[in-house]
Amino acid sequence: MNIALIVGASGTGKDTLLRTAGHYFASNHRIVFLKRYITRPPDIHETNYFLDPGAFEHLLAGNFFISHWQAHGHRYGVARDHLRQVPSGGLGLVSISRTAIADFETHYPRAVTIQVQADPDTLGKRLRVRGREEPDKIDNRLARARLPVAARNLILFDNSRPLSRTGPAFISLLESLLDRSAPPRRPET
Ligand SMILES: Nc1ncnc2c1ncn2[C@@H]1O[C@H](COP(=O)(O)OP(=O)(O)OP(=O)(O)O)[C@@H](O)[C@H]1O
Repeated sequence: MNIALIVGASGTGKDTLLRTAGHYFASNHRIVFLKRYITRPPDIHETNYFLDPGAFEHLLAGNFFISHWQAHGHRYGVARDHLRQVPSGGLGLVSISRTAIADFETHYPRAVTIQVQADPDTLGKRLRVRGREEPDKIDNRLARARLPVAARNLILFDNSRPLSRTGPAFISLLESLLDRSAPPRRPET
């Protein structure tokens, strides 16, 4: 099995691309969309596990997470056990912070990191339309979007074009990664 780590600045479209791929691969059991544990109130648009900070601490102390990080004032973690659900020859997919990449690479040296990007004008427009952050925070986000990511196997994915174009491209990328994690075929006898 292999794992694809999805990273990228806020608003570049990670959740949107994962949702699109999730619909497409819904009946493909070789691809597993890993849920994260998050200490924030549930969001109906997301399929994560939401828990209070005390419960998160408890799990952390029990070595439950393969990796954990903090973002936007909340804690995030990925369960070790969930990675074991990815079948041999399959691909696990999870959206993480760039600070967590090394944790996964330690356990999965072939892990691939997909950095989702969007050009600054497009990203600024999308963040303003989404309206989740204060306008002055948007400039910070745009600056962070240009920071380089340190990863062993890095793939840059440009999500600047409309989803009707980038969605199929993202699906093709995942299909090629799935092909690469398939066990080699036995020669016919
Ligand atoms: N290719 C696209 N074309 C048009 N709009 C898009 C595209 N991708 C994402 N969007 C829109 O951009 C906004 C941000 O996308 P999304 O929430 O998926 O980003 P994100 O990277 O997951 O952000 P965060 O890290 O803050 O959760 C959303 O309103 C989404 O609908």
